[in-house]
Amino acid sequence: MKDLAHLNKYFLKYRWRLIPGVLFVIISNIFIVLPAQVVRVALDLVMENISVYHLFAGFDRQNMVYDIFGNSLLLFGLLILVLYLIRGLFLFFMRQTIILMSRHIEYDQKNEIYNHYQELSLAFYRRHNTGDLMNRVTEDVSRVRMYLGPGIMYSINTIVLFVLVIYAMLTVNVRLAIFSVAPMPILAVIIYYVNNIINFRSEKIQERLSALSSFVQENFSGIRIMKSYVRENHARARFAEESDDYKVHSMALVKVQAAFYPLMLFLVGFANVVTIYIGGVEVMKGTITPGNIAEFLVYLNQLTFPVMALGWVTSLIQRAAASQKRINEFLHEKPEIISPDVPKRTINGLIEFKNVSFVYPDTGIQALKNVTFTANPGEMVAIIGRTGSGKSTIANLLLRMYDVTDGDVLVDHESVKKLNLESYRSQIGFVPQEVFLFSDTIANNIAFSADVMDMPKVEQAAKDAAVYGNIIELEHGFKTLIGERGVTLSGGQKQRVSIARAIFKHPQILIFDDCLSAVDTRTEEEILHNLGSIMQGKTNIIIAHRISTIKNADNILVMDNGEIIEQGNHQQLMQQRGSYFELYEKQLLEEEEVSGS
Ligand SMILES: Nc1ncnc2c1ncn2[C@@H]1O[C@H](COP(=O)(O)OP(=O)(O)OP(=O)(O)O)[C@@H](O)[C@H]1O
Repeated sequence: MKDLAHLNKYFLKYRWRLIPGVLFVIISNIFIVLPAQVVRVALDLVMENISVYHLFAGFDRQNMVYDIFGNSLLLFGLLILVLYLIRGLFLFFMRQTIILMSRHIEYDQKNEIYNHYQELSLAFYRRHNTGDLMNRVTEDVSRVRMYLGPGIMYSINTIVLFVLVIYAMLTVNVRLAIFSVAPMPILAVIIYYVNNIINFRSEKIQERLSALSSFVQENFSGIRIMKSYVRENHARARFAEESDDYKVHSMALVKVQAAFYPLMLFLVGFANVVTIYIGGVEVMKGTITPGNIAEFLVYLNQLTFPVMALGWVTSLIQRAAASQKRINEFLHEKPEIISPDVPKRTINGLIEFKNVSFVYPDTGIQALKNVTFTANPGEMVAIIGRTGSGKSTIANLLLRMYDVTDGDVLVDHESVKKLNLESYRSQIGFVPQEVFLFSDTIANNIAFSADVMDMPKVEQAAKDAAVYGNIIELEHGFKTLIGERGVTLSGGQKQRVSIARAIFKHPQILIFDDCLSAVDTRTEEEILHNLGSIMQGKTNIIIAHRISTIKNADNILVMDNGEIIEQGNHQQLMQQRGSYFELYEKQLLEEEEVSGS
């Protein structure tokens, strides 16, 4: 429960909603007790007047008594109506303050979590799956909201009503009060347990539903594979199986719900019968009036919902506490990469890796061993090597997605740890290995780093990335919407849009992580040629698998198993006749085979 203490700061922030809210709850409850007392007076009056009416049997006065009696009853009726209207008004105010406060806090908390997410490093995102991250910001926050709004509102309501009603009952007749209220705790406990069963089963249904939808989603995304491997029947059978599972769980929930309401009605009815019976006995003893029985029945029926709410609220608070615990886990997670509080500055792009070793924190894989190299502004440094040899890791460390385990990464002779991270990253253009484009227009994807759209700049970036021609051929040109995975574009086109996005920034350092793999050699040459003029005086890091991509680089690092095994320009490396030379020969042979066939 202590996890919910995290929310106290919000109560403080919204105290001017909470305090009036509590007052409105109290006032609205007073208007529950008052009508019950009016009912008692009215009923007692009825009893008295009936006797008076019979007393005047056969006299003219009887009609007069009848009229007075009728009018006063009408007045009582109107009074009750007015009292309930006032109660309704305060109920409205109560919801307008407390429920509104819960919505404000929900909004604040969502932003708090999202902002914190933004600060967390890549390692954190590796440790947690996207679904988990999303659930905490949506589902868990909603559950906490239920505590902040209905949870608090109904708790206060129940407490206030109980105090008022029980006090009113006790002043009338202690014995009747005890017997009337006795079934209430049983009702609360039953509701609590049944509610837990309902929650448990609902969660199971939710799980089945998300399993079903991810199954469908995956099947539709992979529909090409599905059809080409002729697995439709198999998928159909799996879908039926998943659906059946969902149905079975849903039915289990319906069963509990079906039994729940009759049981509630039975208990409430039972409490009414007890009140009438005990009340009747007391009337015969002369300790109370028949009006008191009516008054008690009104109290009892007004208590029913709050008592039911008590059981419901208890399980609601438990769920909120569990959700807040999950949220707190993330909120207490410290960002591993923290920017020092230093002013922003423009970098020149002199990169130095000094004896850098790196072990990935989660897997314990040593990705780099003692890597040392320099990239000067105006140079193109290429990195080549087998898969898994540590090339992308160099890019990750350069972007300070992770901090080195040993050694240091320097930019302009200063450790990257000492640079203002936001300013530093904003001067790097990075094209990742796996293209990711947002579900937005092509123009917005290219201008992703800018706050204001600059169309001529977008077009120029597209030209430099050799994708302009492809874009203007599309019906909506730069306004073409692309899906999360850029469905309307080919693999090579997507890569080039991703390159344009990096070029658009006019970065001081440009990192290409194997992003020319889906582009033909002629286009590749065009892009590299364009880079020559765009990146003049700036630093290029190009990770590639094809020697043709990098043979003009000023410095080529050949990586193997996390180490730089050879280093130099194309001529130097060819003369060494080592791994690079072997790779070159192999690729040349492959090319000849392809062109010969
Ligand atoms: N985020 C990560 N967490 C843990 N281990 C990782 C992570 N990324 C890479 N590795 C591991 O680090 C090693 C180096 O990976 P890296 O991605 O740097 O290789 P690469 O040379 O870029 O490979 P490729 O050419 O296939 O992209 C590999 O063994 C890989 O399994």
